[in-house]
Amino acid sequence: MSLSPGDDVAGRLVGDERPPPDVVIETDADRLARAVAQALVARLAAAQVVHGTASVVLTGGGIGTAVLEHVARLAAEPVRETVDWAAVDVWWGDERFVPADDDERNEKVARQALLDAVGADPARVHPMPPSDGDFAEPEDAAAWYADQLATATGDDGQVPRFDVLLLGIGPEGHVASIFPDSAAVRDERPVVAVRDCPKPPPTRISLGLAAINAAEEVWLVVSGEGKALAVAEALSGADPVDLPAAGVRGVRATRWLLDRAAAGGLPPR
Ligand SMILES: O=C(O)[C@H](O)[C@@H](O)[C@H](O)[C@H](O)COP(=O)(O)O
Repeated sequence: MSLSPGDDVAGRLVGDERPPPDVVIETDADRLARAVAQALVARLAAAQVVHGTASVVLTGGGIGTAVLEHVARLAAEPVRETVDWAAVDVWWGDERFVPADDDERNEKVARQALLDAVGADPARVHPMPPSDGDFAEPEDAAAWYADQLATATGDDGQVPRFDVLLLGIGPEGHVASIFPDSAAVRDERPVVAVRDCPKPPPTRISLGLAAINAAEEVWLVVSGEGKALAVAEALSGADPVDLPAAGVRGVRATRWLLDRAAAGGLPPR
């Protein structure tokens, strides 16, 4: 049997022929968030049919939170494609290293927007540590989270199956807490500590690009004209060191999910 790049052998793609990014454009931010929520529910439900469980990696930020709020609304509609949220593993792409009850915590925002409403299994919700928890230093917290990921993998991998990994991007092209020309963008470890982050709060924990790119599907959800240049540069082959969003590529899919304003720098379709 001859194999060619992109063939699926025992669940792993031969070579590193990953599908190119695809782009979906919605008219405005609210339609985008709703469309992403509907797609996310469908994708997680499908993963549960195949695997019995599903896994999602959440992001912080405005549009990422708006997606979660729409997912919660969908979950409240009785006749919908349902996700068994007690069988969904929830991870984070990044987190602010602040006290657990700080409003800046992505975990706190996600619990308020979605997780508390859908009955997620606490044993399957995996927050990154806060600054007032077991670890005084973000480097120790990052190492612990990497161990959590490795333990959940069940084989010799570094991260478990991520069915969908959600990302926002910044105007300069950051994803998670990985900023241009930073130590994090060059760090090959699965989880890194970030100090002096240009986006406050300054101290964070983040998946590294290697862990992000281990996801089955990576969805970059982007709204607003302030991101249009970063989107255009990322999709036209920028150097990931200069623009980390350009270095994002899921194993089976990379989806750029944009509103018209964020797509404003792309060539006409
Ligand atoms: O913790 C964070 O701040 C986020 O993970 C960050 O990566 C965010 O997704 C982008 O900065 C986009 O944020 P907005 O959608 O609010 O612009």
